[in-house]
Amino acid sequence: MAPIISIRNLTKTYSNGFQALKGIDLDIERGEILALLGPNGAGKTTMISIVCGIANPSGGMVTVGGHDVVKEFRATRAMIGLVPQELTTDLFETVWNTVSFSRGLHGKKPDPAHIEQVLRDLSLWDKKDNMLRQLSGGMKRRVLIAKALSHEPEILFLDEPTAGVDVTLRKDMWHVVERLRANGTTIILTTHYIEEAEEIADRVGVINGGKLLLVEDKKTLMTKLGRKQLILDLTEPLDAVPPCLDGNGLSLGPNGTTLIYDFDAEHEQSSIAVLLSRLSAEGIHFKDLSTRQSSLEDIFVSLVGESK
Ligand SMILES: Nc1ncnc2c1ncn2[C@@H]1O[C@H](COP(=O)(O)OP(=O)(O)OP(=O)(O)O)[C@@H](O)[C@H]1O
Repeated sequence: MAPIISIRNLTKTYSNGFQALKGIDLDIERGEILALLGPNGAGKTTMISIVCGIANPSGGMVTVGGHDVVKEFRATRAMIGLVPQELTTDLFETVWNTVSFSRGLHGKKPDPAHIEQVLRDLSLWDKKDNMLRQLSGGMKRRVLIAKALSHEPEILFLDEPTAGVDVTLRKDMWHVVERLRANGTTIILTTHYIEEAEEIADRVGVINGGKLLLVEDKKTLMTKLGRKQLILDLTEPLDAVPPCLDGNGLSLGPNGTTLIYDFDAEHEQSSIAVLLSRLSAEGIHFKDLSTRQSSLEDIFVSLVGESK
């Protein structure tokens, strides 16, 4: 099936001459959850703004559902719901009116049943008559999502949906995202929380300095780039890694009481068996062993570090 969003050689240079995007190529499949990770100023919001038709590209092409985001702005905008970082609507308006009004802005006929469903899904139903200023920060964030869903978009962009919210609310948001995915909505989220990408994304894209460093299936990424460590608690401390074992990803922990073996996750079985038999042949014994897998965070930090 054709991708729902197709981005080709996208560039953006702001009027002050700053090049925020330097040739992005990306296809987003229908129904997937893509997490875009990147440090502050990487270009995530710029890219989203162009796809959503809020900012103009300087070069390249973006299509949404086969329509050009510049030439066919109305068609593409109707397919997209955008959850911005901050609420900018009138705080004296009620939740119900705010969300209903958003639907109208997208040129859709009123549909109270749909608005009710959205508010119920986001646990906002009992707040429908409250003014926005009477809501907690977390509730306001839910209103942002409700507004973005008011016109039944096929694609939802979430720009740092959980920045600054507590753990409970973050988990609630993840559930909302899961429900939307089950309905076939395509979801693109930007986040600084790697835990968030690890938890809910199907694919992860890493942006830095206006370039897409990689985009990969999350599981593949973790296997390909993920490192594992085997940590052995030695019965007798060592002064140094025995020369015959040197250069094989082995290092000593503090005080020489642990032997640490770095290995790649794809070849773990064979290499651990070899190591353990060599240790035994060398008369090196251990009383305990544990493993540690590098997280998406480790992978992200090393990728962004390398690209500098
Ligand atoms: N209107 C503008 N004029 C000039 N430069 C801009 C403008 N908007 C953004 N930039 C610059 O473009 C770069 C990318 O910004 P962008 O907001 O896309 O990053 P981001 O990845 O979303 O960052 P954050 O995680 O901090 O939201 C930054 O260096 C920013 O300062």
